Amino acid sequence: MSDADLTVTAVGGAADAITAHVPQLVADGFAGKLFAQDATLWGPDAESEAGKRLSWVGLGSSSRPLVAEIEALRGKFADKGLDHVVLCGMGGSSLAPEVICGSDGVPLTVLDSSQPDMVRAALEDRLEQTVVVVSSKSGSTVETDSQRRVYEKAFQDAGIDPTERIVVVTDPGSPLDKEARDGGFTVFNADPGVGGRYSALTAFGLVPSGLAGADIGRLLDEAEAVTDLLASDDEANPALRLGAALGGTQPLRDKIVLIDAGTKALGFGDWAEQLIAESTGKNGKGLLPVVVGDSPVGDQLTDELYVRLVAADDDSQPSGDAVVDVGGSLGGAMLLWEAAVATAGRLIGINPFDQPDVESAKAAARDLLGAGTGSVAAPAYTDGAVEVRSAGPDFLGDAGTVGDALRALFAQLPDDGYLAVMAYVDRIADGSLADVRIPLARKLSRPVTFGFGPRFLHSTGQYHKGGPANGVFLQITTAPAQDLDIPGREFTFGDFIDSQSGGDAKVLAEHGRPVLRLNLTDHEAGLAQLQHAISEVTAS
Ligand SMILES: O=P(O)(O)OC[C@H]1O[C@](O)(CO)[C@@H](O)[C@@H]1O
Repeated sequence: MSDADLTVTAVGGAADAITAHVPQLVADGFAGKLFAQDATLWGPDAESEAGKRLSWVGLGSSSRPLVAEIEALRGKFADKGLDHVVLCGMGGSSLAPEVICGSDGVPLTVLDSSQPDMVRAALEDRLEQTVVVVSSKSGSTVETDSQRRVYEKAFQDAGIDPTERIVVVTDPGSPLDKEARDGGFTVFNADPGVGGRYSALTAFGLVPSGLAGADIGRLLDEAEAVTDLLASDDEANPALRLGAALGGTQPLRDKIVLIDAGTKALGFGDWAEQLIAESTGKNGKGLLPVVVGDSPVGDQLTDELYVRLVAADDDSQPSGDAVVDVGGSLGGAMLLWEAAVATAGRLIGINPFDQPDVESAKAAARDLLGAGTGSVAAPAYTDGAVEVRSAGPDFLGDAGTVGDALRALFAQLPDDGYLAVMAYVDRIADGSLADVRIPLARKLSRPVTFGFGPRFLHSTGQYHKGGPANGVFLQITTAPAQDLDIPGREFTFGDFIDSQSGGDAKVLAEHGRPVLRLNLTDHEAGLAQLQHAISEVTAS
């Protein structure tokens, strides 16, 4: 497939949506205006934010000068034998490099967590050969700041000058920009006219990927090759077609987007999940992305970047009534999806460039941190190695076991609802926990999403609180094997992740949503007990 060969094929309701909406989008000159960075396309309320967030349309060419700079730095590191690249960053600052490196088969360690065991495992892995990229657009994300602090200290303790090993990517003028420059670190400034989840082709996507060895020049070639096509006011424009399918398939509320994570582009599902969920999930509207991985959908894959828009019944048995296949190069597909989500935003009637409900969970986490660890309420009861708590409507009734609690939560699931499993565990060591998604979806005959905390807070977290109020929420938290101090802070990583899960539960409860909080007091025993309870509940 050549670089410009983007394909969007659709059947069923998705094809109907394309027929219904694309002619009007063409008549409105939407694509041309989008690529001319017209901030008025999403209405007056969105105009100010959109005015600062549209430079991504031209990155295929405007990011070009970065390539040589990044490759020269990679060469410098290679001469010193530094061949292990760690990326510290959250959401839009880490999901794109993960897919760029994943699809190029290039190793990159992505540290997008505050879970103490996961942070410690990264720190203990090949420090002598390690280069750390600290990426934060705002320069104030607490996870990323904490990761930077702990790496800086680890290098110092090992007698290594941190300024020789830490590279910073941030917006010009951010608090991190100033501090890093004052401290003598290498800094790449990203294009400030691009929001986090649209930043794949800025320094946020390119610096860590290029340092790790991915072919970032080719990625930009791929994006540049499709730019004119995506900017064309033509009914064949794949961005208008995909955007119409996403934002116009009716009835929208009953639709979910299944994204396959088993394509050649490893990690693509998680990247697209953030783009869709954080962009569309607001004002009680939006599309629920479900990354299905190795499901029956995945069995049909070639190397296409695949999405299926389905009626939201049992997501493990998709009905196929509205299917969209999207094919093309990774760089081309990234630009295509960004333009398509911006198009869908116009059809749904939301601002695709803000994330108003992410901040509420951050603020609640800050309050809990300020209140100290003693602010966690006593459990409703303890069953073996699992403490059981609830938030929101009182739904536990006379439950006395983990299985009872799960059944009580599932009884809260509305007919049109979904279950979100949110696991604040080490997503590398406990990655297989995500396998609970499929039996739960089969049992409940409703969509089930699975996210590792705090990573999902920067992705589906926006949809959970800002999208349709029909989710029920299962939080899994754990006692770490060993907590970890954050240099210069009064709280530990353990305190921080507890405040993040507690803050999110509080805000979900304030939205009237039921939250079951299961805390594993002994990690291994609690995990085994939880998995056993889930198999029992889903089997019966
Ligand atoms: O790059 P930053 O500013 O650290 O933000 C990381 C992520 O946090 C959010 O701003 C909010 O969750 C995302 O949109 C963003 O990708």
